[in-house]
Amino acid sequence: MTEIPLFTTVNLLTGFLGSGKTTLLKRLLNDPALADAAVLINEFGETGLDHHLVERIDENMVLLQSGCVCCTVRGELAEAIRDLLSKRDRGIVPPFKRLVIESTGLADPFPVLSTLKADPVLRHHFKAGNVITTVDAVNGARSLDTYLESNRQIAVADRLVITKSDLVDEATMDGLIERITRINPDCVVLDVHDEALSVADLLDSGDFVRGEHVQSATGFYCEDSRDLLDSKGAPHSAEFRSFSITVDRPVDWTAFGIWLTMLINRHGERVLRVKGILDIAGEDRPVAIHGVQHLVHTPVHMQAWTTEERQSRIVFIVDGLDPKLLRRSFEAFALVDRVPVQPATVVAQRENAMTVEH
Ligand SMILES: Nc1nc2c(ncn2[C@@H]2O[C@H](COP(=O)(O)OP(=O)(O)OP(=O)(O)O)[C@@H](O)[C@H]2O)c(=O)[nH]1
Repeated sequence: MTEIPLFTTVNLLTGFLGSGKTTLLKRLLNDPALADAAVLINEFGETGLDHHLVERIDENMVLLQSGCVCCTVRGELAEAIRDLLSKRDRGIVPPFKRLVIESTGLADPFPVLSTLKADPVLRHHFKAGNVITTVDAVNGARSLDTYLESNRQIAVADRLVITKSDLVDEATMDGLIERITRINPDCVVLDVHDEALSVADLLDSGDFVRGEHVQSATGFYCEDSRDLLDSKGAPHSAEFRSFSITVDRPVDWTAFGIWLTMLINRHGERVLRVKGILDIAGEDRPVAIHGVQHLVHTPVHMQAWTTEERQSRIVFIVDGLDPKLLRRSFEAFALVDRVPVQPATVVAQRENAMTVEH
């Protein structure tokens, strides 16, 4: 029988939109060291896709969606963890020894960590493990220039994982590492493509001491960075909006590809994130697509449909771009295959205004 430790370690996995959190999480969950971890994924917007993208759906996987965990769903975060705890105590979920929380790419990590510390039940059952922050080598510098959240995610990191190093040159990497270490001189910076990178590198606290940034056994707080970044009550730094489109017939791949490329070329700076699971005409398996600012990633075939309905779902997170315009262009272009445009084929469109005050 698995022995449950006195304190369950909590790891926060954070990082700006599209920086590779879910990709890293998927890799971690494939490691036997994390076979007994529970996972809580927070997504921004009504349509959650990450739990499908991880391709592990079980009782220890919880999805918190429709708001950002650092502001609108802080209470729900504590409640969801208490619920997991109670289910573990009653043997309803497998006896997890670790909890990994993947925050939205827009989350300010400070309120998330302090929520865990402030809750009397959680404080007595969980202890802080490493905060792992992903930084995208392609878009990282721009995100740091533009979004306070990105700076704060780096400030709080114990382990900083640079992703997409395969897409940039050495000088870009060096520049990014320099910026990161200026914000957080004590964090350990790792390259996700370093072959020697192990789960232990990310999860073990090791014996490094982070100046005043040391975490106590039950502490989740980093006072110095909090002061440094003037965190108190700061709202998200821009008007983020999330909305989704669901399409109930197969999507024409060529038309969609042209539409997405045109969108990203024209509005990449304001389309912070596009992600979707598509039912492509002529394909049996779902195809995952990802755009992050100006970067469109190679589409990936997923293993299989996890839902009965083979609907395409695309989630957008935009900054100052009118969702109506984007939708109109999607309907006019991406749905044009051999069939005339039928506005009714877009069966669901949800929108979430995301200017949220803490
Ligand atoms: N080339 C390359 N692509 C990567 C790497 N890491 C992630 N990606 C791609 O980047 C895209 C976004 O990755 P995700 O893991 O979904 O990013 P995320 O941070 O979870 O995204 P959000 O939850 O929406 O904020 C996907 O297409 C990934 O395949 C990397 O190291 N190299």
